[in-house]
Amino acid sequence: MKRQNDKKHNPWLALTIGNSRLHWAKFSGAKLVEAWDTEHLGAGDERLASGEWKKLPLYIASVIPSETLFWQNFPNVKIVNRDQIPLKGIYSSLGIDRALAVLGGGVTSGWPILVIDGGTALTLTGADEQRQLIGGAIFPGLKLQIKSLAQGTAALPEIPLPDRLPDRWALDTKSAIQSGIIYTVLSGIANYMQAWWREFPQGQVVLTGGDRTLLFNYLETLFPDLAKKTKVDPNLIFWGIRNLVITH
Ligand SMILES: Nc1ncnc2c1ncn2[C@@H]1O[C@H](COP(=O)(O)OP(=O)(O)O)[C@@H](O)[C@H]1O
Ligand SMILES: CC(C)(COP(=O)(O)O)[C@@H](O)C(=O)NCCC(=O)O
Ligand SMILES: [K+]
Repeated sequence: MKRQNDKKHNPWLALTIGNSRLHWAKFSGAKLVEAWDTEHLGAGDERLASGEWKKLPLYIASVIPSETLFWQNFPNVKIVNRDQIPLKGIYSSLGIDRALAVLGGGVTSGWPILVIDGGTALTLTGADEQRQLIGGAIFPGLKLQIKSLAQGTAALPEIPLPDRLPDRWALDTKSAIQSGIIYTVLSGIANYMQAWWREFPQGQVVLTGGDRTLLFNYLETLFPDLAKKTKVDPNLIFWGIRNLVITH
């Protein structure tokens, strides 16, 4: 991939296409100026569709091939691929978002690094000090779990999640769904974290993705000792892209 020179403070854009929405960032050289999210479909981001932004280099990392095709038509687009990621042991179907988030977490927080991405899917992805992929796990994200219960049953409504940890023992349907999803997800995440720190006592753990704040709030209440060692960073994928784009 053609790198640009950091010192020039050249403006450029990054777009990561997730399964729920689009995530955008505007950089000036190595500096992230602004990050925002937009919905799928339509013309995408209005700022890009008109004016001088259209001419900026736009680096795209997508987990949805059909959406990549749409954005490819923009004038100065560069698609980020798995084979550009400086990590060892990447498997051929690994999500580009996971690879970039681990790279971005490692270069900003240090290695070994475990990234927990609370996105459409909830993913865990680890890499060691040699930047070798350790592996990870994929399961349905918080919203997807709620949706799947509502879609697959007659009586269960699609409910919102509370900002803070709810009671474990619920006495109404809404609270029962909240409890079931939150307590099982958090126990699962805690179990992976404990296994991670047994293997890599000096390892980093960073939470990212749209549900990062909710997950961290729940974690703080349920597993405060684990929360103390856990960072939260919404921009891991952008740090990964920056690492590919900027010459140091
Ligand atoms: N405006 C929003 N639209 C969609 N999801 C949102 C929004 N705000 C918060 N979320 C939460 O973010 C999660 C999706 O995370 P995100 O990182 O945006 O997904 P992806 O990268 O897979 O598109 C959902 O589980 C949902 O609970
Ligand atoms: C697991 C994912 C669906 C997560 O996507 P997201 O929740 O960020 O939209 C995506 O990283 C993906 O399609 N991965 C391919 C399979 C893998 O990583 O093994
Ligand atoms: K994601």
